[in-house]
Amino acid sequence: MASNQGTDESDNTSSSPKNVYKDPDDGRQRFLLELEFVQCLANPTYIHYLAQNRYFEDEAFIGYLKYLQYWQRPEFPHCLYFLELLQNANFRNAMAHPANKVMISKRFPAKLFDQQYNLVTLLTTAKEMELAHRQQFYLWKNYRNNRLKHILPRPLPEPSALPPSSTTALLPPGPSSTMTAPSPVPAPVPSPGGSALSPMQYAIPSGSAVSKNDPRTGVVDRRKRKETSINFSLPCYTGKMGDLNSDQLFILEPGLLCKLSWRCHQVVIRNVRVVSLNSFVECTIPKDDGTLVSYVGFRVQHDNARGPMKGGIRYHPEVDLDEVNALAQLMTWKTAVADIPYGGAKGGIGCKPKDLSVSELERLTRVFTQKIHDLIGVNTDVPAPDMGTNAQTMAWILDEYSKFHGYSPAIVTGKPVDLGGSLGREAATGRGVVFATEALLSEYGKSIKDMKFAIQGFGNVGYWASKLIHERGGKVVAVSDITGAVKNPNGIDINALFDHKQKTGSLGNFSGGDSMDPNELLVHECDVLIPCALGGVLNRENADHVRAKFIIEAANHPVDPEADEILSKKGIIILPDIYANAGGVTVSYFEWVQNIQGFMWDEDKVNNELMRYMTKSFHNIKDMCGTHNCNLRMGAFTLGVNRVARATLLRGWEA
Ligand SMILES: NC(=O)C1=CN([C@@H]2O[C@H](COP(=O)(O)OP(=O)(O)OC[C@H]3O[C@@H](n4cnc5c(N)ncnc54)[C@H](OP(=O)(O)O)[C@@H]3O)[C@@H](O)[C@H]2O)C=CC1
Ligand SMILES: O=C(O)CCC(=O)C(=O)O
Repeated sequence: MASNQGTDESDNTSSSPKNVYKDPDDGRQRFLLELEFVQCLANPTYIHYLAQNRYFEDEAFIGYLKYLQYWQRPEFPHCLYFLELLQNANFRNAMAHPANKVMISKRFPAKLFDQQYNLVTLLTTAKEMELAHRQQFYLWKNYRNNRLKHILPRPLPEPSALPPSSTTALLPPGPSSTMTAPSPVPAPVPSPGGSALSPMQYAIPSGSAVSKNDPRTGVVDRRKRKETSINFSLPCYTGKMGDLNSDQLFILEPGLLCKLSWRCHQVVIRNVRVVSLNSFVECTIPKDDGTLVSYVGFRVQHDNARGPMKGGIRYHPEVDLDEVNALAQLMTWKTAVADIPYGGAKGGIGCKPKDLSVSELERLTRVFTQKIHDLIGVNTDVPAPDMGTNAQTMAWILDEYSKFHGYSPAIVTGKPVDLGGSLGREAATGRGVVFATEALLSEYGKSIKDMKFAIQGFGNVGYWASKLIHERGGKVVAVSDITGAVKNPNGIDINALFDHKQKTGSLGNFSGGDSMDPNELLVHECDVLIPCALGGVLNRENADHVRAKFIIEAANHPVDPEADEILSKKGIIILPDIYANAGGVTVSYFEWVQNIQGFMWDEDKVNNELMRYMTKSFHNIKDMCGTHNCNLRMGAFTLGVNRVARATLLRGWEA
């Protein structure tokens, strides 16, 4: 570590005088690193991360924390309360308890921890919570920018940029640079106890118990990999649905950022106007039997450069902040690809809707709406349905929101037609999938009626996609949902299957086909595979066995990057989610427009406009692919990212 500073890596113990860091610019770099790290310590989630990754078991690190206390004189804002608490072993132990993650985030600021660190009994004022959330948000944003900095295309110099510091790797991931130092740079104050370590001495001692599999080393390795191979990143799933997070990255090569100046490129990479990440709320409701139960709900607002933020609300047990954040980002690119005047957002509640009664679902939705009603708005953030939610859910949100703000039909889309919903919205995502499929197949001189389809998921998207394909003469040879799967090589009668599911609640024992293992559906013999359920269903475990020639990503993130590579090598054409399932949000836009106009379109108009938008987007993506000689996913991302970048630049990005 710090080898370019003359330190000897083989003798890199925390107390060795050889490790004393010699700063080439009179402490400026050191000051910046310390400043950023200290600021990161204001983020409870980051502290929890440190605890979970066993930094607090490392004496050298504790010494480093002690040393950093010089930042507390003279007294700094509340962000340093944690630093004070971190001097206490009880607090560090409390942080290492996984259950405290959510709690500490919500009970922040830390000064309210009592002597026993009894987290449950803490109370915070609304003002403090607000301050804390803002602080967390800015730090998160900075942290995120820094992470992205590590994957920037290099070299793309800004005149004022600092040279990359090799010492950054000494610190845990997160606090690296982009903040500017005040001038003149104050010299670090010696450690209070005299025995604490200088920051540049902090390192994992050679021969320490940290194993190769330790997350600390893992993080460093991952970063290295990013530095060498990634230029711009986008989220995607790996593995099961819950794995979706913003660390799972698709790659967009810089050459695909067409006609972007360096400045514009920066704007995009700094990823843009993350509006609000901290919106997770606890929703406590009485169950029908009178017991109280709490759920965590989220609303992440990602970007509003192109207009109000837009995105669905998902009810699913695996919903968490990371997943919602990644889905919100996807919405930003999706609305841009569709060329509708929106940004991106997403929400969700970690719950199992099938285990809740209708009245429990209503109570939960109303409590969630009460908690986020100030965050959403007709011109700021407009929710819609996603997995596990439907028009009824939107009706409850509309009703609850209207109690606070007056009757506001445009606050949600995908609502019942009787409450101002658009004709055609319920079928829109599935219909859009079909229009997208038609556009793709026609490029290959084929049409739906020539093709055999396997469809995973028989909910809103899966049902409408399979029904419309069936109506167009396509053979739906396999369908699955959570209850099972059915196959018929001659084509399944989708209307009959729907009636059967309505009556029995499952796909099992359907007389119009044979039951099959639902896992087999993804590798079933067919021409076109349409995943319409979970993310991450196509991964390195099964990608090689896929037999379809085309995959239409009706679900969000059904294909993870490893699978993407394997499938592409097999010559399978993938139509990416940010285009393929954009029909839903496109008709949501029509619904919002109708609400604002106070005028209702007929269904033909909705469907014709949807077809026009989907066809136009397809040609825009194809043009992008032609210009940049890339596949459809990269073409779609390039299109979306460039549109967001242009809007961001035009609006003027905060400096
Ligand atoms: N609704 C919309 O407008 C949009 C949705 N999407 C995306 O489309 C996907 C589906 O959403 P939507 O149709 O609204 O959700 P729904 O909740 O209406 O339907 C989900 C379907 O997936 C099935 N399912 C769940 N788990 C599995 C599993 N392990 N194997 C097979 N099937 C499973 C469910 O089965 P069961 O019926 O038995 O519960 C259900 O049929 C999601 O990825 C969503 O983000 C994207 C754009 C818009
Ligand atoms: O209709 C909308 O506004 C959002 C739909 C959505 O969540 C999605 O496209 O993933």
